Amino acid sequence: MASTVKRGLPILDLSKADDPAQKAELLGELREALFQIGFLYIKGHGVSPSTISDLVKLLPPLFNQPTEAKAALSKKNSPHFLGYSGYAEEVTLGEKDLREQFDLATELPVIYAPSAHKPQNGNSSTTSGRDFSKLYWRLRGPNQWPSEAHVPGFRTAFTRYHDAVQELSYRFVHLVEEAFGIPAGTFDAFFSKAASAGNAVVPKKYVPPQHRIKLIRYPPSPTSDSSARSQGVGAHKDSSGWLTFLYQVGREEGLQVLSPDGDWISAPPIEDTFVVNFGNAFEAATEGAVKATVHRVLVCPTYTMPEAPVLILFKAPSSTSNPRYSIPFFQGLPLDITVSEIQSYIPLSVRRLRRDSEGSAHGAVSSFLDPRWDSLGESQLRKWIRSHEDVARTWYGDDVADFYLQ
Ligand SMILES: O=C(O)CCC(=O)C(=O)O
Ligand SMILES: [Fe+2]
Repeated sequence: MASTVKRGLPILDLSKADDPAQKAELLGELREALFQIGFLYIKGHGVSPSTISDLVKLLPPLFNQPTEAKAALSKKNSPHFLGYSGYAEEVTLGEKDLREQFDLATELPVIYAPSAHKPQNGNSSTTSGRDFSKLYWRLRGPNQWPSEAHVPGFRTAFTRYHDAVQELSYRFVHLVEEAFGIPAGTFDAFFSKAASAGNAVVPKKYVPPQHRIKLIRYPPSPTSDSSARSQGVGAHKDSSGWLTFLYQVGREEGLQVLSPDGDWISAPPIEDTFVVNFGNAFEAATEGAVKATVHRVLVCPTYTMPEAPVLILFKAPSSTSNPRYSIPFFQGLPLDITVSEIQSYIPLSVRRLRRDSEGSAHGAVSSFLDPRWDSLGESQLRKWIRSHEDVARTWYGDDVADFYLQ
C-alpha cells in the first residue's frame, strides 16, 4: 500500500470509462485509490474548459469587491450558512484559517417549516411524511448572490459550473459503485434520481440534496520566512458531503494529504484535473474501508519543489505574490438520511475491507458514527454551528448554539 502512495497520488483518466477495453483497468485503479489513500486526481473528466475558466476569471473581481459589498453578503445574514466569510474568520484546530471564502450551494428555496410537520407546498409525492420542523432543514436555502454591477455574469457562470460538476459527481459515483461491485445507480436514490434497474434495494424517496461550493482565496503568506508556512486551512476531514471535487486554480501550491504512514504528501495543482476525496459520511458508510482522508492547506511564502519531479517540466515556479484560489464542490446528501440507511446500500464485501485503524495516521472512523447525531442533518448542523458560532447565535438562539458547542 505504502509503495503506491510513495509513487505520488494516483491520477485516473475517466475517459477510459468510455472504452470497454480500458474500463476494467480504470476500475482497478479506482479500487486501489479508494481503499489505499482515499485521495486522487481525475483527468478526462468531461467538464468543459470554458465552464471552468468562465468562473475562474470572475474570482479576482469577486474577491476584489469593495469591503462593504462583501460585508453585505456575509454569512451572518443567512440561517443557511451561505455567503461570505472574511479573512481569518474561521478556525480549525484552534487556529485561524488564513483565507477568505464565499459559500454557495445548489439554488434551492427554504424548506424548513417550524410549525408544520408536512411540507406546505403540497408536494407530497416525493416528501410525504417528512418532518420539516426539524431544525437541520433550516440549513437548506437560497444563495446570497453578488450584484451584477459588481461581478457581471457571476450567477450564470457559477450555475453552469455547478451543473457541470454535479453531473461529473454523479458519473463518478457510478464508477465508484462499479468499483465496489454493486450495480451502477445504487446510490442514485440519494440524489433523487430513479435508481437503475437491477438494484435490489427498494429506494426510499429523498428530498434532492443541496451541494455546496466554496470559492476560496488564500492570500500569500504574510511571512517571508519559508520555514514558517501559515495555516490556509488546518488539518481536517471533509464533513460537508459524500464526495468532494476540488478544482485548484493556477499554479499556487499548498494542499497536502496525510498518508496512512503519517507523512504529508503534496497535492500540487495539475492542469485539467480535479482532486477527489471522500467525506465523513462516506467513511462512516463504508465503516472505514474508504477513509475521509485528512488534508490541509499551508500557504507558502516562497516556492517549494513539488514532490513529483516530472511536474517541474510543466510548471514555472510559483510566485510569492500570487494569491491561491481553489473551488471545492461538496456533493450533498439528503439531510434526513441516517448512517444505518446509508450503510444498507454498501455490501458487506466492501465494509469488510476496513483497514485496521490501529497505528494508522488516519485514525479511528469518523465521529459521524456517533449515535448522538442520528441523521446527517444533525451532524451538519453541529459542524456549521461549531465553525460559525455568531451565525448560530443569531439564527438558532443561544440554547441551540450552547447544546451543539458543548
Ligand atoms: O483549498 C484547497 O485546496 C482545499 C480546501 C479544503 O480542503 C476545504 O475547504 O475543505
Ligand atoms: Fe477539505
